[in-house]
Amino acid sequence: MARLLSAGAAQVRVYSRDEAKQEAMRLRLRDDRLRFHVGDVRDRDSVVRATRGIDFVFHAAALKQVPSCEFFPLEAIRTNALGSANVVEASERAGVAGVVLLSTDKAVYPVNAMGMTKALMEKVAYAHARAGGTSTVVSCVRYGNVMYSRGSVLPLFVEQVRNSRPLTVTDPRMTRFMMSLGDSVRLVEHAFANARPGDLFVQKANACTVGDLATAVSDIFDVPTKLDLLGVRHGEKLAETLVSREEMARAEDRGDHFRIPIDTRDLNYSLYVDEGGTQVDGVRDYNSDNAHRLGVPEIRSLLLTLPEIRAELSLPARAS
Ligand SMILES: O=c1ccn([C@@H]2O[C@H](COP(=O)(O)OP(=O)(O)O[C@H]3O[C@H](CO)[C@@H](O)[C@H](O)[C@H]3O)[C@@H](O)[C@H]2O)c(=O)[nH]1
Repeated sequence: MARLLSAGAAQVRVYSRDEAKQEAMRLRLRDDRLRFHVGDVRDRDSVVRATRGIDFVFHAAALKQVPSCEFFPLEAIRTNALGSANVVEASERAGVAGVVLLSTDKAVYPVNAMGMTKALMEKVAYAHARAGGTSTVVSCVRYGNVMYSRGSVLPLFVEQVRNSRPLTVTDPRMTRFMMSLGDSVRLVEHAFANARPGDLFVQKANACTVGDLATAVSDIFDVPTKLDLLGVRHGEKLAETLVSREEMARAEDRGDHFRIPIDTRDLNYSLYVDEGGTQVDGVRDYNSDNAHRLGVPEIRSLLLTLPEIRAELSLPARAS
């Protein structure tokens, strides 16, 4: 947010359900160009009002906790799928130039309701892009776990170490992509500047096992690693996939990310049968088991770059 304001945005509108968080942000940033709208993406009229006169929309509103979406899948459908459709439609109606929707690796070969509804959100975006007839460019960005994000495992491990408790590990072999908040923000900025309708941008990332992550956290706080093994939670996978085989077959490798252009085939069945789809034989998906695997020393170094960890260890902040 601070970055957008310092880049000279005339106005930044925050649309969310949580008035307390909005107030905290207002007090922290104190900038007249920041405007707050309380609302829920499920409420179409309210989204329409919030998008009027806006140039760019970044859509991150979601139910994103895997276990809660497993127990309340219909709520996930309402927010993640139908709410996203409201955002795209309202943006098109308001003549917004670009909409970027935030997706997750859990949307690829999904096994849980959170991932399934995020996959549907992506499909809604691609269907709008394919339909055309609008000047609004709709695109998606997809990435793995953002380190130290709210409610994620890293702040939990730090709190457990701080309180001399064993680290609760689901399955030490489980792998996850690890990326920084900075990388995720840069990908969104890239999408706003470069997307063509229906593009999907996927951030490349290193991966690690949860067991090594727990060891690295214990190491940097200089305590022996003590684990409390919980077992795999509802709806969890041992590894995540950022790009499916089918997408890999048409992905463009852009160095630090992949661009996956929209599949433009239409519903003309004979055309589909005659020409067939893209060959996926011999193409591998991009997942947290075959991505570069960080070892404990590398994870330790990475953790020491995180502002939250530096603050916990009373280390000086790094220049950004
Ligand atoms: O007490 C715990 C909690 C979690 N884990 C493991 O740590 C890893 C990361 O867990 P967590 O930080 O809860 O993230 P995910 O469940 O992987 O999901 C997060 O990362 C996704 C991207 O993959 C986002 O889309 C989700 O919104 C976000 O919650 C997983 O392997 C968990 O099994 C533990 O070992 N112990």
